[in-house]
Amino acid sequence: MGVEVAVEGLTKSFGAQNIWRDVSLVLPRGEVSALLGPSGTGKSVFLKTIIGLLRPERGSCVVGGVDTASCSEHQLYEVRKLFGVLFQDGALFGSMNLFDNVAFPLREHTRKPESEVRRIVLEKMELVGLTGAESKLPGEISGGMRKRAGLARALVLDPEIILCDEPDSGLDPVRTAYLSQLLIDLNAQLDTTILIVTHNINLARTVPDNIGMLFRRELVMFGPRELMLTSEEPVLAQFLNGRRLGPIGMTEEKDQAALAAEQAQLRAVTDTLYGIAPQLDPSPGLPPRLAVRRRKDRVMSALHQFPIPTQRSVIASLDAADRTRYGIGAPA
Ligand SMILES: Nc1ncnc2c1ncn2[C@@H]1O[C@H](COP(=O)(O)OP(=O)(O)OP(=O)(O)O)[C@@H](O)[C@H]1O
Repeated sequence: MGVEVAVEGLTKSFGAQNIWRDVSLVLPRGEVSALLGPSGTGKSVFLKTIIGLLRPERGSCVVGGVDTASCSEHQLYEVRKLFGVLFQDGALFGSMNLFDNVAFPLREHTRKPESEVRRIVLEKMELVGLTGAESKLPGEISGGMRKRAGLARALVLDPEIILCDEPDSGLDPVRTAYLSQLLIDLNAQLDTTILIVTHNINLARTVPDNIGMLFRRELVMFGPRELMLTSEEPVLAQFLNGRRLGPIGMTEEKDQAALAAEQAQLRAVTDTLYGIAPQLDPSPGLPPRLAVRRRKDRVMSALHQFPIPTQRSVIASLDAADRTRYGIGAPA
């Protein structure tokens, strides 16, 4: 059963450089969330702040009753055991084979006998589809396999929360699709809270239950996928649709004149991606994701607060059983 992460008013700077300010969001337990944002907006800094590797100037991040923004080093050591982290490059030790890489946290943090270490490592490697590759060195395998090995290592201490920093970086579209499916399958099997940092539009549209967006030192929005995928918020709409038109520029921020000219053009653009894309289901044979029902109940109880087009899209996406459950009549 995953654990909730409650972030409130978080602000982080390095010297005079403010990275982001006043970030508040809740990663609901057992749900998959994604944090999007252009390069350099501080997504990796955000992950590191959640686990207390970096300390913010203001705000709190409560995980299992502990505030990782202000707790003691000892408390931090304990609360970090709740986390499994997949770093951007997999962060594997080049001189160790995959078995030893995956076993590393178990040998470092537990006193399990080697037979138990072996059992757990083989189980996690099977979970990520790496059975048979135990003796390979990181330099001998593909980028996709390295990511999966990093994921297996993130799983060995049975984390309640998995943080994935750009799990798709350097992967081709097919491997990214496999990885997206793997994250959904892991969530179905483990009911773990997952936060994914990504630039990948496809992954963002089909994997997470909740989506957040960092831009210009602020969290633009964070909410359930139905709300975010139908949002007219310009930054979010530009990013999720991969458009050049919008506030996000090639370098940093566009000037106002360029922005106004593009907004005029934008009205003429037909947006084929707009709307609630179907979310990935677990692979056949796996249990359903427990988070789906919990989240749908939450979305339906907050439905009246959403913009009308979002409400319509949500209702249109309900099946007959959902309509009965939430007391909504058959479609006209
Ligand atoms: N330890 C540090 N000391 C000083 N500045 C840092 C440190 N870590 C990150 N930064 C700065 O914080 C900013 C945000 O970096 P971060 O890596 O979090 O961005 P990002 O959104 O993850 O980018 P990308 O998508 O390209 O990986 C950058 O300007 C970076 O130089």
